[in-house]
Amino acid sequence: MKPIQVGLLGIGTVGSGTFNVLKRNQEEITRRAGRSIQITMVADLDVERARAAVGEGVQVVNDARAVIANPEIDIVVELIGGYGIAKALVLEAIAAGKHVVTANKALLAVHGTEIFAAAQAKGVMVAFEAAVAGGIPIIKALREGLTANRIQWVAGIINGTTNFILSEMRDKGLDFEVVLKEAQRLGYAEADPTFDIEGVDAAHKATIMSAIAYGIPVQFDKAYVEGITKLGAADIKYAEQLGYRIKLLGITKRVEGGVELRVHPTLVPAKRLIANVEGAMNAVVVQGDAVGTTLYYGKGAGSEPTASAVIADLVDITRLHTADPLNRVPHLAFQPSELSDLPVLPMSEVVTSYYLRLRVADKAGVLAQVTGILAGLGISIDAVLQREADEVAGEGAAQTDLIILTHDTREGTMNDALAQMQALPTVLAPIARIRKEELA
Ligand SMILES: NC(=O)c1ccc[n+]([C@@H]2O[C@H](COP(=O)([O-])OP(=O)(O)OC[C@H]3O[C@@H](n4cnc5c(N)ncnc54)[C@H](O)[C@@H]3O)[C@@H](O)[C@H]2O)c1
Ligand SMILES: N[C@@H](CCO)C(=O)O
Ligand code: NA
Repeated sequence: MKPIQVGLLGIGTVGSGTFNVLKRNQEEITRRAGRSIQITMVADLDVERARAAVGEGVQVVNDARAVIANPEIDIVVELIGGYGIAKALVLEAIAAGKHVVTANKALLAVHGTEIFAAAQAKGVMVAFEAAVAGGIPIIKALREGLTANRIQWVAGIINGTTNFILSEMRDKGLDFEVVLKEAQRLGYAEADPTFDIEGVDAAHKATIMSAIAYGIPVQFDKAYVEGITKLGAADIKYAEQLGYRIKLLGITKRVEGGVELRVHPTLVPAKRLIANVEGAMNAVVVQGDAVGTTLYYGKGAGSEPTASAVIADLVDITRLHTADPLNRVPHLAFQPSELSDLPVLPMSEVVTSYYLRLRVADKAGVLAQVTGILAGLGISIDAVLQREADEVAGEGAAQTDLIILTHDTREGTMNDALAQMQALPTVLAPIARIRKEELA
């Protein structure tokens, strides 16, 4: 089947991430989508930079309208930002019968009603997973995964820049301005960073979530918006002493007689998971009447995390174009004809690190015997802890516990080592082995 052709409007932070990830993961994405997705045309005011970003084989222009006018383009991805030219371009793309993918929360929070109506009338999709909490699939969760629920409230850290600023100020005692500059350098901040620090960006996102949670139009003009610029360092400290953290939260709640929609610095009990979301990470808590509390966590900004959401939308739209309606949402995520024979490995081939506890005779040379076995099998030791004999309750001074943490080792090799160590006369009880994962 002919590839789905995509035109990018704007190839800055998110646009270049989208181009790179789509290229790098082309094969797997095609197996999921049922059709190859190719960026064949890019518009950016900075043509030289755009050309350098995409290399040969992609048409680069400085006029976004040339992309929209190209009859070969199936999907237009708007990654320019703002309510100005982006609005006109999105409406023109819709009018031209193109599906649209956008990361532009400002545009949707303010002009979403007009844009969605135009798309509905024209029979095209406007997809915007990247607009809220970047790479976290929160739009999908709210719109598809939680459809059984009466959503009661949604609260989230949905601006990476401000969370980064608050974390760095608290942890490193850095200056507000210094941290903001760093967030800009890392590509987290909006073109106008006052949108971040004054809470406007978070309010755009909260507005979109409130619409999806409660089935109401997007109404940014009704949102209460307060940023972090008036937050005192002393308050962060006092909050901490009282067992709280201060986070900039976007909150939307269903209450008697209406919906609350607000962004402001908020004290959150320090023991809550969301209170421990640091740096540019985002997290959204959704409370539904059936499911209870659910939490979604991940990177809410940055080039490739945001691209991850843009491309998920491209896949969704592409799947609509597959011949078989059943395969629009393939049972196993990949198209049935695209399942691979990648083997599930036997446990002996699995590689992890290990915690070992050996009850040993407390005498000279035991540690050397044990580490000698590990070294002989090429197992590298990360840490060793030998407990004082009198710490081993009730066993007297004749025995002690030897705790060993290893680096990554093949399970089969570890089994050999365990057998050899267990056979030592100085090892007095079955060895405890617990696998260890760093998970980051
Ligand atoms: N950066 C992030 O982490 C992030 C995360 C989520 C959503 N977003 C949103 O994604 C969008 C893009 O953000 P970004 O960070 O990639 O911005 P960016 O400033 O890095 O990129 C925007 C690009 O658009 C180009 N451009 C400007 N006007 C144009 C025009 N008229 N025609 C063609 N090109 C034009 C610019 O030259 C630039 O290359 C914004 O809506 C932003 O809010 C960004
Ligand atoms: N400026 C935004 C980008 C992601 O939408 C942030 O800092 O979270
Ligand atoms: Na998202």
